[in-house]
Amino acid sequence: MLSYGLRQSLEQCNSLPSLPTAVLRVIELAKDPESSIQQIVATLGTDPALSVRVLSLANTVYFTRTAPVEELHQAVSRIGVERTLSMALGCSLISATDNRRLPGMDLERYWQRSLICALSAKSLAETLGLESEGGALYTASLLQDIGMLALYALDAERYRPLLENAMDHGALIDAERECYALDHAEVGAWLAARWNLPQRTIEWIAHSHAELTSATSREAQARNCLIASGRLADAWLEGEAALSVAIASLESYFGLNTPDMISKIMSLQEQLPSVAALYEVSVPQPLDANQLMFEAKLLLAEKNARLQQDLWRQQQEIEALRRQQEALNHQARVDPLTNLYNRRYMEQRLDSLFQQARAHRESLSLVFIDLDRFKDINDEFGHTIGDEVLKGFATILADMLKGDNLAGRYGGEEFIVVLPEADSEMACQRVSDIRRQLEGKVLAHARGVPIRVTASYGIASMEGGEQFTDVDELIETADQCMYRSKRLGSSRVIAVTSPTSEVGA
Ligand SMILES: Nc1nc2c(ncn2[C@@H]2O[C@H](COP(=O)(O)OP(=O)(O)OP(=O)(O)O)[C@@H](O)[C@H]2O)c(=O)[nH]1
Repeated sequence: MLSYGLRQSLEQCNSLPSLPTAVLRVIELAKDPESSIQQIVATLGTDPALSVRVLSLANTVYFTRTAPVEELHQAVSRIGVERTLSMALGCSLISATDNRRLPGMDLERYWQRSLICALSAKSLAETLGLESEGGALYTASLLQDIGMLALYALDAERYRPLLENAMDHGALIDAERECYALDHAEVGAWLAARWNLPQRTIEWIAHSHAELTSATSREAQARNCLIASGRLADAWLEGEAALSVAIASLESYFGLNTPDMISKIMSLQEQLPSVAALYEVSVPQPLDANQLMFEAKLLLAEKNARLQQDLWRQQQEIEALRRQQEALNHQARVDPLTNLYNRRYMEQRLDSLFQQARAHRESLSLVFIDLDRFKDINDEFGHTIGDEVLKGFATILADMLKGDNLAGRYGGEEFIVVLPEADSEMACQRVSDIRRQLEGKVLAHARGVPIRVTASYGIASMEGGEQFTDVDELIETADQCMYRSKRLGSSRVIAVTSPTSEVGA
């Protein structure tokens, strides 16, 4: 929104770009559905220079399908009211700035940019099937930067350094916003409104610096044509490398691939000299199609390389996450001191193995093991030696139990072993192996004393998937067996095959 102060200053400024009375009248007539071509022709006829230009436009290769026209009436009929109006507006503004030197402002480049914008916006509109908006878009794009001329006229002293220091159009817009809290699109829209241009043209000019949108309404797409035209024109005047970047950023909005975009730009370049001649604007440095294609390919190769790199980085990240997850899973399952499974995991596994054994009528044995008089070792030699002993016993269990057998630390100096498919006899055999190993092994040395321990064992075996109704009953039974064996003295084993029956000690 223009501030009150700025609006006042603009209204009072007498050096703003202005239009001849004939053109202002043509604007009026073009907006009025009741007006006739005769009225427009009569109005144009009052401005001989303009009449000549309109005739010339009608006789360019783009409009000459039959014989050249000699009458203004024929010319306007041939090129249409919209085109006549944009011609009148463009030529009047260009000739108004013709003899003026605006230090800091490259007017030649300014008008080249405007013409490229106009041609590009119309061509992009045709690509999107917006032919009926093409003429109006041409006009709005041609005039989209008139706000720059107005700001210059209003405030040359402050505006000139902004122009001189801005590296590109985007930087100029930023500088304008910083300096005036608005940019030249808003000032341009104000000027267009003052000239009484159609509301749509005013709005398009106001939105010329907006972001491109992926919305698909006709209006959103028309605005995209105008916004994109400015970006294309800037890049066009910069050269092939910049243009290839702009093309890549615009393609998806217009459903065009790079070669299509390039051929569109090349065909615009062919039209440019005759249009520029009509407006008496010099032609910019021509673009080289091969160079443009080369730059586009280079950009694509860089993009692919970047994508490859991103992909590789993502794969690394996924791998790191996987390893992290694995480490967390390990931590969640394993007792850190002994590296055996922890109680929670053992109970989970036991539960599922128990259900499985019952369902398939298979055997399953559970062994509870408690080291004997372990507290004495802690008290005598300290916790570190106690830890050594726990680790030593864990190693024996881990070494002896392979395959489906599972060993875990149940808590403190208590361990459990799950033996799938093992009946009582097999479990007793396994336990007797463990007991022999344990008793024959020095688990730690303290102050030159070799430390050995014994353990008490309780075995509960479910044979043929029966006897125990649930896993808690099996655990409870094995635990009780272990306590009973401990009460009998050290290094004892008690095994049962049901919650009550005792088979051996
Ligand atoms: N070093 C060490 N000691 C532990 C750890 N966890 C528990 N303990 C100790 O283990 C000892 C267990 O003592 P008790 O429950 O009396 O068992 P005990 O001395 O083996 O006696 P019985 O089981 O009756 O043979 C306590 O001193 C606990 O502090 C551990 O991770 N490291």
